Amino acid sequence: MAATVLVADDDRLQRNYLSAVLSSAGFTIEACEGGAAALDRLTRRDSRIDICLLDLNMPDLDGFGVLERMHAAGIDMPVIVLTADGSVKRAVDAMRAGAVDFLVKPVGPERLEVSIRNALEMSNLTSEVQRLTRQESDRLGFDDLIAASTAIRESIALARRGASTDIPVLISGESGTGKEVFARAMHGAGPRSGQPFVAVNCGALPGDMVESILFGHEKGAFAGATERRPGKFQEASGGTLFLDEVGELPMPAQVKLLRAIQTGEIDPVGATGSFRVDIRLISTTNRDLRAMVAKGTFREDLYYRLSVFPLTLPPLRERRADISGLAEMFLARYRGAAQVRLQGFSQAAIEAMRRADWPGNVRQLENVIHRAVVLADGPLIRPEHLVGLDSTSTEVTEKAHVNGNGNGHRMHTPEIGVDILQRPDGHTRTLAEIEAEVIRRALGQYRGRMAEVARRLGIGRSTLYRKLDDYDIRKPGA
Ligand SMILES: Nc1ncnc2c1ncn2[C@@H]1O[C@H](COP(=O)(O)OP(=O)(O)OP(=O)(O)O)[C@@H](O)[C@H]1O
Repeated sequence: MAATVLVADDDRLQRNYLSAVLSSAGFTIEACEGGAAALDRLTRRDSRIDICLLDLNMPDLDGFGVLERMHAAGIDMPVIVLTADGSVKRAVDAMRAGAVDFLVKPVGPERLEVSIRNALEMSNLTSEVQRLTRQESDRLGFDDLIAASTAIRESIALARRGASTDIPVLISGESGTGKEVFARAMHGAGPRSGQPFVAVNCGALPGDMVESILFGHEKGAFAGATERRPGKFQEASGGTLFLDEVGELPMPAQVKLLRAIQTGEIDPVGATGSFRVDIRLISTTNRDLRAMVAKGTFREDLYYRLSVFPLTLPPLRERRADISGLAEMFLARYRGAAQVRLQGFSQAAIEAMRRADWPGNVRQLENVIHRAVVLADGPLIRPEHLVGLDSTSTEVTEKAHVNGNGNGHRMHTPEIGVDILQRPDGHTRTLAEIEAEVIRRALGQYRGRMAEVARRLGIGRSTLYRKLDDYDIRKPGA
């Protein structure tokens, strides 16, 4: 998706020049004649501006004034300033006021494009780091979610209302729709923000350990209980207990969970008394819990206790407007420092993603982008790098493939039919197997040119040779 640049300059010729250069570099441009108009544009609720190019000398409100007011209004966006005066003092002042770069007019097209791309890159990485940091400190909020579609915005509006209380929430939705990230955002937006968010995957609890994991145990309570252990309820005290896939809980644990919710107390295995716990409960399910209640495999009373505030997340195919934003976010997450040359997606790739059905929802999109980052061999992710989309999108892939270079020749692509992340039996490959496979492909792709292979893999040549030995990969020509 093309980034949108706001160009603010009172000089019409400059505005036209900057707009022309940036449009031909693939950006979307919005231009305005002065500082006040720029500020007005930036503070509009529907603002889609990604970066601002600001002239420092404007008669109504100068660049410093705009930067100051942006700061006061909490608008956090990369700003590059332009000035005819190249004094060091002015540059320092601009950076102090919050600009990320300083350009002296007349500025050449290349310098301009590189400056904008670097600033966007930094900003993407910074927001991804901030998002992950908030997630780590249990403060992830709704503003960290990608929400372009009406469907997801409605879910967020509902979730915000539920976030401010301790009401038990049940989030339903297909696998990978974002149930956990919603639960984290509800926790982060509520009064328990910053307190523990303790996740329990109910589908992965070993049958005989469910109770001790949830409620804890005393020393000697059973063979192997060599010391006293607090359970997840106690760990979550003061915060939120997140019961993922709650429909998978076995019946005996359902009974104990119900009791804990009803009384606000837990009985650790082997303990003589009960403990009071103060937790908020958020549960998720991708199964039809009502149908399970009807079949007698899930307790009805527990179902009503858990689902006081029900929330259903729509599948990705019903909110396609979110796809490109999510794809950009995952690109920033997985690109890393070694892939800074990877700039974005080709138009055909975006179309392929928009058409796909995404049965695995956002998680599938995340995996597809992760692989594409490994497979991409140029500045853009193209349809042929999007391994694992359904048939509708493959049609787009084929068309784009043949038309891509305009002369009908097939471009070189890695062997995309083989999923390098999975063995033929469907199990995940080990990291060593994946690394060896990536090296083999790079050797083929760069025809054994070791310096190029090492550079593309982001490692030194001696490391590459060591890995060839470790994985017993034959050097080309050896
Ligand atoms: N709206 C969103 N904005 C940003 N990231 C999202 C959004 N929705 C989902 N994600 C990301 O997609 C991935 C899958 O989401 P999540 O784990 O929350 O899904 P889930 O429904 O809990 O999956 P499962 O059913 O498999 O447990 C995660 O990396 C999550 O951060």
